[in-house]
Amino acid sequence: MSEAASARSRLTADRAALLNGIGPLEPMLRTWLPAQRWFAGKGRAIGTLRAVSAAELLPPGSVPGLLHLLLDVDGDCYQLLLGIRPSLPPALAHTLIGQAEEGPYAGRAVYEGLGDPRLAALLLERLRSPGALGPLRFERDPQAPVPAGLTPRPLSGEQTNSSLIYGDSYILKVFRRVGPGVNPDLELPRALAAAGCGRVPAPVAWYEAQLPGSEPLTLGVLQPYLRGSDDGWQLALRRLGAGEDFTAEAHALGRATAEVHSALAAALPTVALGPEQTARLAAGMTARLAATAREVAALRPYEAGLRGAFDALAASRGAGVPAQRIHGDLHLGQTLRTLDGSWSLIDFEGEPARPLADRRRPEPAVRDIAGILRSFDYAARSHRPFAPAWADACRAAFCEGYARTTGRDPREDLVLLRAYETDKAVYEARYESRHRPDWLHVPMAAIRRLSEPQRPAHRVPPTPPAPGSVSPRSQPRQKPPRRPLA
Ligand SMILES: Nc1ncnc2c1ncn2[C@@H]1O[C@H](COP(=O)(O)OP(=O)(O)O)[C@@H](O)[C@H]1O
Ligand SMILES: O=P(O)(O)O[C@H]1O[C@H](CO)[C@@H](O[C@H]2O[C@H](CO)[C@@H](O)[C@H](O)[C@H]2O)[C@H](O)[C@H]1O
Repeated sequence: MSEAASARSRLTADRAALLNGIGPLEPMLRTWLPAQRWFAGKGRAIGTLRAVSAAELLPPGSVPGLLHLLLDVDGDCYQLLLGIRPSLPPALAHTLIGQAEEGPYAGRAVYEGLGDPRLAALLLERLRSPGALGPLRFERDPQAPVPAGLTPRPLSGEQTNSSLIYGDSYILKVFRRVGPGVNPDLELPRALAAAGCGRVPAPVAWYEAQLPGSEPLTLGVLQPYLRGSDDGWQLALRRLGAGEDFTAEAHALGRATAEVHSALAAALPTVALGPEQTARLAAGMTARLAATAREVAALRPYEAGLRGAFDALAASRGAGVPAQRIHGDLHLGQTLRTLDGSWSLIDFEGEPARPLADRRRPEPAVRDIAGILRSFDYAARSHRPFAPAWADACRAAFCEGYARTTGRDPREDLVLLRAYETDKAVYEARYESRHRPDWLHVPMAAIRRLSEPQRPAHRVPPTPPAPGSVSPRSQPRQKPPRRPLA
């Protein structure tokens, strides 16, 4: 046997031993997982749980140890980074998952490794020196070297994934629910950076798992941390609270969003959706509405009215609706206003619950626009008293900003916009009923409004593009708007 072949078979044997060895950790993981914000299978007992990949990131016996796991939990694959120590210092007590009683880690404390600064620092070191480690591959942009020794801290707050900030200079997002294929949160920012679009922090390093017979799974992305930036959602709420206008920011955000869309359309494949595809899009929205109405009782009285928006889309027979790669889950919380006052967009993962293949499919850019317009409504409804005029002004300013860059006001694509706003409100009703029932009234208010028969509209004045603006590729004009923006 050649040296390489014997090293390979040793590695396979080690991996098999590791996979068997994690069996004794199963009971503690079954208890710990459902309590995590990022765990999608909340509310039901875990059935199958098995490790599909295990790798020790430090030599066996190191203190602390770091065990990288990919777990299949009822068909979903999760990434875990487990710290292993003989005992936990008080500062790490809150990270404890359990005490192993048997197997290779018997007698040791097993804990959330990302909460341990020593292990978080080690992860950065791995990203700084690219290469393979068992099933894991670490890569980086050679043009953007990352300095050594940056102090890590976990990002506080409940997120879909887990993020670490290093020296206030970089942020590492560790994806929790992972799947085969490149994650759009790596793919799109890299494509935008290569296209010279500065509206998105460019990935400087990333890591993935290469499992037998599968496309690589993106596991984590390191990108510059925009220190001192304001999250668009918090900023909007502060302005509202102080009774201040937000239209200048909304306008600038419209321009930034349009720039990102134009760059994505130029860098990645685009398609024109014909009547059949548009009807399929509408059918998907109708199906999502039906499924949500089964789950969320409050939605049921409005189901028939809401369906009108999707029927109108199916009937619009748009001759080639442009579709392209988009953000996919755009809302104010995914925007950052940096210290110099400009807007950046983050978190291109798309709606986390959707299958990866769906999230990577081109869609009309209006979907993102509808997401932001819904967000202005959310902000206005979080304020007491409800501030509808504030939301209307922001929505109009955002669309005007968008049109200044692309030459086309999204409100002209009324049927499409209404369908996407309705779809988003339906998505939000399900999201809120599952995660934040106290917020359900916010999408429900929109649902009531969107389910009403539409009133006659006034026309949106055409917006001249700003000098030097980016023309949208292949944007066929739809029929002139006849109805109001919902
Ligand atoms: N490049 C960045 N610079 C500054 N803050 C960031 C950056 N990326 C993310 N954040 C902060 O981290 C939070 C979570 O990031 P996000 O990508 O939305 O993660 P998740 O997928 O877990 O929701 C954001 O709301 C933002 O406050
Ligand atoms: O940021 P995530 O990818 O985790 O997005 C999910 O959670 C969001 C809430 O944190 C949710 O957004 C909804 O609430 C926001 C206010 O908290 C509001 O600005 C958004 O418009 C509204 O959709 C998002 O839908 C969900 O996918």
